[in-house]
Amino acid sequence: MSPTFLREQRPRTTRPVIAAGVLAAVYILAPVLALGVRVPWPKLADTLSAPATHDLLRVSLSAAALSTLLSTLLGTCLALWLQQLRRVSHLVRLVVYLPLAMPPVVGGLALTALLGRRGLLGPALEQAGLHVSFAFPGVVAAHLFVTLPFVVVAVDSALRQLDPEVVASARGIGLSAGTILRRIILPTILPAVFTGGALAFARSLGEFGTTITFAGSLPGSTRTMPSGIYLEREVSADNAYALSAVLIGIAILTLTAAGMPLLLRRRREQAVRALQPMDPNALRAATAPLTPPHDLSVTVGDTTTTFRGGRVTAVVGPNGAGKTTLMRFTSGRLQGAHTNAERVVMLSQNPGLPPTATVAQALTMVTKDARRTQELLSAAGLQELGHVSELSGGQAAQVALLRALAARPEVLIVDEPFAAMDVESAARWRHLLRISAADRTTVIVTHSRVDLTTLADDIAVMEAGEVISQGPAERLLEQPTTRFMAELAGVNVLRGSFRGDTFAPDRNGEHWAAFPQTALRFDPIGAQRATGLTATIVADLGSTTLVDIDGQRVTVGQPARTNAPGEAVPVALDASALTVYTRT
Ligand SMILES: Nc1ncnc2c1ncn2[C@@H]1O[C@H](COP(=O)(O)OP(=O)(O)OP(=O)(O)O)[C@@H](O)[C@H]1O
Repeated sequence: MSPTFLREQRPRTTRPVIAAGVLAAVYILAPVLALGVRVPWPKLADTLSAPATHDLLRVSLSAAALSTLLSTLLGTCLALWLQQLRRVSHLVRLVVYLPLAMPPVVGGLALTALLGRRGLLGPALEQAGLHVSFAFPGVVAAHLFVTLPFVVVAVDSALRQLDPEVVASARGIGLSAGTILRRIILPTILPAVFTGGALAFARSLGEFGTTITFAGSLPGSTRTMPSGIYLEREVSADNAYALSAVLIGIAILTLTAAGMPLLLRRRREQAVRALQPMDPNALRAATAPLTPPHDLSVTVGDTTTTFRGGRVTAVVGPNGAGKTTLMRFTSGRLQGAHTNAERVVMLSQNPGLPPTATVAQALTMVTKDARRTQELLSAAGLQELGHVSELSGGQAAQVALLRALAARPEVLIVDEPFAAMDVESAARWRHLLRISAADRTTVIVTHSRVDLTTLADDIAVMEAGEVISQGPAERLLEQPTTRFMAELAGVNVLRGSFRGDTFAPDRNGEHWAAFPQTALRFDPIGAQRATGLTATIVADLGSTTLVDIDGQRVTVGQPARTNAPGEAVPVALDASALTVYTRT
């Protein structure tokens, strides 16, 4: 398929909602248009060239420019700081929004109380030679006070939309706080910073109440366009309308300029990009850690779990067993655990790639070397991939795994890394992790039997937040120690109870018996009498047969022969092959 522009289907809404929305837009536009009708357009040039207008424009534009610069810088920092706060952040947000809710005149009085000549800090400022109230700095101070919330609201909401995993994974692969800020966070929130800045500038141009209360209206130094317009109303309504038109014109220009990057943004052509073959040996060499592997111990509370160095440990367990949580403790993402490892890289189920970067840029953040990035991409067969935002789920999973490996981790923790990959890609990456197992300590959270049989050296089984059983994969697959493990290993599991020494299937029994498919066989009448078991044929699976015993599905390790579904047949269960668990 050739490159194309892909368009998302827009969400549709109901007609009453659209009608109300149009009414709201008209309500904003109508007064502006009405003002346009009243403006004496032929006199506009005279008004613009008048020295008094120049003074008003100079004070307004310079105060707006200075306060916008300060509020954009300080507001962005404040929004970034808010992300670090926990519960207190709600309180700080309330404080930040206060100027929006405060009557402007009260804002002016508050500034007077703080920075006025007889205010709390005023005398100290005067002594330092800084005249704030009733001087130009007072105009900037008033504008800063009212415009800060606009920047904070815009940047804060953009930051809250940033996927936390993007930052967590960047930290996990060893990027410093400064690099994460410069290379990942700022590019992502830049449009919001522009929007916040533009809103602040526009609001600053229109600011009146706080400024006149705190800085007064001294011609040429503190008289801004809005106070000039207000005073001009008393003298000449035409002049007031003309000045208003100028002010609105500047505001429209500002907001248009802020929206330009979005309007002019080039849409990226998207195309189907094929993956190339992987060179696993080259990739192994390029991602091998610089130090030999060692055992990894993690202590949470009074429980210590150890993962063998140079081995792959598969962590398994039912949903909610605490696998991801243990991995987050181990990688240091959750506080409160002690581990002996330093270069731990954890890749969660979410790829967490920086959304504004290309695949090569995302990788170079780790390698810090464009040439090495290209080598890694070629060895992984991912060199055709373009921008992160265009990746499919499986491609993103592969790039994320490559990025995690590019950090040459001593300990690699991966949470279901192949879940989004196609069978062939998963096999390639599984092979890579297998051949590089001796280089590092690898821990993989998985629900896949293929991972257990082809990748894992060890298996750790988790239940209710704890590792309840751990050992070599081969042994645990042959002799599962829990019912969950038995089911995962593909071993038959039957619930039942004991009659004397004999296990009898029973849906309400207090035991579970696990046994290989070969331990259950279709049997002649004589043996059936001995075991007393009857199975109902459910489905012929080719070399095996799915049957129902006392309402429980199990597999017989033989073909169904001529028996039709629904037919009851005698079966024999080899008692010596049973592993019995008490019900949990
Ligand atoms: N050690 C623990 N202490 C406190 N809470 C825990 C602990 N382990 C797990 N939990 C709680 O259990 C929830 C589920 O845990 P977790 O996401 O780690 O399960 P999981 O085994 O990874 O599940 P899944 O297979 O569905 O991904 C967590 O959100 C957490 O609240």
